[in-house]
Formats: sequence, C-alpha cells, structure tokens
Amino acid sequence: MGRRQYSGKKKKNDEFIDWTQVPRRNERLEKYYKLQALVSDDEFESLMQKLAEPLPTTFRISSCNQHATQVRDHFIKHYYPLIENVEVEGTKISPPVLLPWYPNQMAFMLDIPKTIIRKSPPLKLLQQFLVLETEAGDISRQEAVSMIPPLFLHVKSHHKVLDMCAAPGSKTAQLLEELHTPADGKETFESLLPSGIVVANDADNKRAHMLIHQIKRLNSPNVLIVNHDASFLPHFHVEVDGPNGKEKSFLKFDRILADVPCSGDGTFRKNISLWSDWTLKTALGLHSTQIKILKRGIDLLANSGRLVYSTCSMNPIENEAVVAAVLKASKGSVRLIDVSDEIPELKRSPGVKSWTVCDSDLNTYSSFESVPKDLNGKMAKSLWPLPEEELTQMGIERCMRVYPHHQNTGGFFVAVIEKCDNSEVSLKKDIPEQENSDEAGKKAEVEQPLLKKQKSSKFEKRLVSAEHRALKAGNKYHELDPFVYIKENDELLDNIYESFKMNDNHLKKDLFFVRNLEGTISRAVYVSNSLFKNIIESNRNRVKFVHGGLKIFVKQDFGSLSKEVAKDTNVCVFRVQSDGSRLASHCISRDCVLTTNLSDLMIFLDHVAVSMDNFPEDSIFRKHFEKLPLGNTLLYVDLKKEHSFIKKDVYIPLWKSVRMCNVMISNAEKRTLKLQIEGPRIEDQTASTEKST
Ligand SMILES: C[S@@+](CC[C@H](N)C(=O)[O-])C[C@H]1O[C@@H](n2cnc3c(N)ncnc32)[C@H](O)[C@@H]1O
Repeated sequence: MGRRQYSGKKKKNDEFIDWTQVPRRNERLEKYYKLQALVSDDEFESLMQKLAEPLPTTFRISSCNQHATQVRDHFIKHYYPLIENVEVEGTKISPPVLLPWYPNQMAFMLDIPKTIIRKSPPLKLLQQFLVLETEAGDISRQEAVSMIPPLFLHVKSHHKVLDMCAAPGSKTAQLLEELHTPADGKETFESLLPSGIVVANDADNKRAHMLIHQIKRLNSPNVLIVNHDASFLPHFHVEVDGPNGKEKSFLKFDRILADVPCSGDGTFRKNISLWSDWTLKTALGLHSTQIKILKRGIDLLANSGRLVYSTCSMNPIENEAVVAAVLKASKGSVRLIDVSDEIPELKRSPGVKSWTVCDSDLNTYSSFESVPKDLNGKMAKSLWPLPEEELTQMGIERCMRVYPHHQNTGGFFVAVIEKCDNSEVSLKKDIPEQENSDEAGKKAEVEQPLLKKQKSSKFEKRLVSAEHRALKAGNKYHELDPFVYIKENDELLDNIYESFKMNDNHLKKDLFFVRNLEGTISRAVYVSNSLFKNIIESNRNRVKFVHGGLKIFVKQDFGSLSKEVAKDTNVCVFRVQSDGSRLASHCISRDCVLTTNLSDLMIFLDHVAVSMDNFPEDSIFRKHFEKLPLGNTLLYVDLKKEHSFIKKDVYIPLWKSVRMCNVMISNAEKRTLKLQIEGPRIEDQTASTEKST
C-alpha cells in the first residue's frame, strides 16, 4: 500500500525505532502463507528469504521524451564506470543492471544500500543524477513490480484512461508518458497535446494532492486529477455529436487501472514496519472494497476496453477471490485475457485455484457455511474459492503472480480483463457490506445514488435525474478553484495570441482556461485538449476536480520593465511558463524564438540576470540583444549540435526588461540542464565532501 518506511531511525508512536534492527520474521505471516501452499516448500524458503532482504533501487526512463535513449545511453556510458570502481568498506558495489523484461531496455536496477550511497562521492553523483533527472521528468524512480500493470494496458495517444486508485502516482505517470509517446519517436504538436486523456482518482484528499507533484514534472495538458471513492466513482458525462445535434452521453474508458488498496504484504522489503504490524485482518477487511472497486471499473469500461486489476499483495483473498467474484457476477460480460505472450521475459506464476480461508486469528474454515455465527457478516462468501471447474472455465490461471524470489523484486498480482459487451455487472447479495477498514474509503465523498441510477433502463432519464441532483446540490466542491474556460474575444487572450503571432487554427482559443469563478485572466492561463474541456464542462458539481491541464502562460512581474514602459511599447505582460515551453514552441511564431548556442546558454545558466555586458563581443546573443523586443521571447538551443553530454533541443522562456534579461526557469531546472550538458563531475563531489567533513 502507500505506506513507506525507510531503513534508519524513524518515529513510530512517538518513539524512535531503528528499522535496521527490526527482526525480519513474522510467525503468523509464515503460518498463513504455509497454509496457502501457493508455492513448493523449497520455493517458500527462497520467497521468505528474499522478502527479508532490502529492496534494490529501480528506475525507468520516461518514454515520451525524444531524448529518452540519450538519457539511457548517457547513464550507461558515464555512470556505470563510476559505480563499477567503487569499493565501500572492502566490498565491491554491484554494477547496475537493465531489467530484462522492461520494453526497449529502459529500466534499471541498482542493488546498493542507501547507507552506502551516502558514504561514497561517486555514488553521491549517482544520487544527484537520480534526483535531478526525476525532477526533470526524464526518469521515474519506481519499484520494479509497480511498472508491470501499466505495461499490460498498452496505452495509445487517443485512449481515454482511468487510474482508479492513483496516489502517489508512479503508475499514473507511466500511463501518461505512454499517452504522449510519439509513434515514431519524434515529438510533434500532436504528441504533446494528444486527443486522449488520463483521469487519475484517489479517495484520499491529501493523497490526491500528492499526485499533483508526481505528474507536474511531465508537463502534460492531458491529465485530470479527481477525488472520489472509486467504488462509487460517478459516471462522467460528455457531450457528443448525435443525429439531432449535440447530445449527452456517458464517457466509457478504453483503459482502466484498478491498483486497489491492499494489505501490501508484497512490500515487506521496503515497508519494514509490516514485519511487526502484519495481521490478516487488513486483507479480510479490504476484500469487499476491492470487489466494489473492480466492479465499478468494469461499469466504466468501454466495449473491448482493457482493465488491469492489481495489488501489491500475495494473498489470494485480495486477488483471485476478488477477480473470481466479479467475473462470476459479470455473467460473461468480461473475460480474463491470456497475456502469456506479452512481456515474456517477466518471470511469473499462474493464478491459483485453491486457498485456505482463515479468520483474523488464523482459524481455518473449509466453507462459508462452517463459519460460526459470531463471525457471520464479517466473512463474505466470496472469500472461498469457487469450485475448481468454475475457476478453470474462467481461466483464473491467466492471472499473474510475481514473487520476490522470481527476479529480486517485491510481490505483486496482476489480472488483465477485457469487456466483451455493455451489460452491467450486478453483484450478488452474498457479498455482504463489510466494515471498510480502509480509512481513505471511509472519508471519501460517495456518489451512491448515482450507482443505483445505473440500474435504470432509460438512459436519458438517468442523465436528467443526475443533472437535477447536481443542480440542487449547488457548487459542492467550492473549496477547490473551479476550472473555467476563457470566453471568446477575451481581450487579454487576444493580446497573447497577437503578441506570439499564434494561429487559432493550430491551437484553438477555446481550449484555454483559468482557475477562478469569473473566467477572467489574472495570473495564469492553462491549456487542455477538447475532451478534457468536454469532461469539465459536462460534470460541474458532479465530479470533484482537483487539478489538471498545463500552465502555459503566466503574468510576468515587472522589474526594470515598468508598467508604464510596457504600456507605452505595447508589450504583452504574459510570458510562456517553462512547463508549457515545449508545447508553446509548436504554436508560437518563429519570430518569437531566438536561436542561440551553448556558450550563450551557459552564461544564462550561471547568472540570475544578465545584461549585454555579460556576453562576449562576438556572441550570438549580444548581436541580437538590441533588436530583441521587450518582454517574452523563447530561447532555443540545439544541444544536438553542441558539445553536450545529452543531445536534445532546449526551449527556455526569456524575459527582457529595459536593462536586463532573465531566463525564466527555476534554479533546480538550471542545475539539471547543467548536469545534462556537463555530465557528472567527480571533483565537485570530492570537493564538497571534503568541505563538509
Ligand atoms: C496501492 S495504492 C495505489 C498506488 C498507485 N497506483 C501508484 O502506483 O502510485 C492505493 C491507493 O488507493 C487509495 N484508496 C483507498 N481506498 C480507495 C477507494 N475506495 N477509492 C479510491 N482510492 C482509494 C489510497 O489512498 C491509495 O492511495
């Protein structure tokens, strides 16, 4: 689950616990899993042994950047040798390895304990690479098994994708990168603003906000974060073209990820506190929530759409039992897909057909009927395996179990489901409402009436009644800034378009929005695609939108370019925001782009603000400085033609005031760019370590 405990001293119940000293044994866990007989006795020993070892660091290269292979090759060429030669306290460090199953050799595993990284200057350089490149959106640090579920969704740029339980968002980022990955590797306007969307949901408000940071680094206009209990996630309305003009419809998703809350017993290697905290109660409590979330996912899935159900638990009652219960209730409207030919290098075991059901004290019960009265209602019938023939018919062995000893990872479960037709799943009454042990689920605002609404046969009637309720409810989500699209002929937007000589045919003016009720431009202007807009405008008061779109223009504070000068010279007071500079580069006129070279760029990166005197007589920038208009220009440098470690092209917003010029990027962005240009410099690290000691 979402909890994370690092090795070292951390506070628990107001006391400091040294997690390195926590015994990596839990007798109840061993007893429970021995009872399950999921693997042979020998394998069980290897599994438990691996579970007690620290988890290696893994990361993957973001597929959507056109310099993705550059980053990978750069890492191999310049960081492998650094690591290869490191010895800490007489022990040689294991070199990084590529994850053999991850497509296009784009993911790495580093088996280096964190305590060792801190002790060695070359390894600190590695850490610097990981931190800065993560912030830049070039790589994502993600547990290896967590990379698996999105791979089975095969997201394309036009897909409508839903991530039902998304926080903290490493899989959302992966899905979003897929949406933006150009088919031929070349970035285009369409790859930066594709027609699809990723809707990322989490029931926990704080965790939904955590998603913002995770996805912001990817600079995508195509992601929308919402905050609902996934079991009652409202149907999203959309306006579509019908025979008699515009009509309302329900949005169905082409791809859904249901990475549900679980007991997390596949994460012992990183959640050290689980060794003392694990009980079966969590899994028993989550079983019915998991069923409800999966059922809701299937309701929202398009015909022929794919849904991946996943958990970081090895427990059959959170896995096969959930999948089997929903498949049975679906009466053939969905099926488990055989994905044995997909990602063939990934070692995995098939889904199981038998398991032993226990109560939280690990008493075993052969059947639902044998449960004593006092436990009735606490233990759902769906916890028990269905008859073997039924499970065989469902193809339950098509589910995938990844165990820690398979390839030195955490434990994980994945089932890939396809919708065969549009019939809706009706849950059997024998799945009782259980106490939901998940705090997030409890806190979530639920849309239960909407779920009942699904069962009515008259589609139009259902929509009208939902709208009626929404109207009556007023602005339910007033605590969040609304998303309001800028009206036609807005003077400030017209001014931005004129100033950057933008063409309405290319990027439509009606795709820009602001985050205030009045819909007027004050500080920031965001952009989205038309599907995003359709969802926002068709679901006001129905869906709790938290964040989304891409900030592309911002109002510039004045320095030496005073308001008066701006007014006299008719300077547009808005500039491109660095997050949106790549998309802007495809939309604004080339007249507003200044092409320069690496030596000029380095001067900008080394200064907070520059004047003409900072540049040598013969520099490109100095030649253009006088002619450069006041206000915003986009600086362009093609690092592919320069002496730079990473070869990519760079667009940076530049603001010219009366005397000075500034590049409008953060210090962290400057540091990352310098690292990409100059590569790792061991002497810097040695110097800084010496200074600190
Ligand atoms: C296993 S974690 C998801 C991890 C995430 N997919 C990732 O890869 O980063 C489960 C998430 O589900 C959320 N959650 C718990 N109950 C939920 C519910 N009923 N509806 C939606 N989200 C829920 C939790 O807040 C938690 O963030």
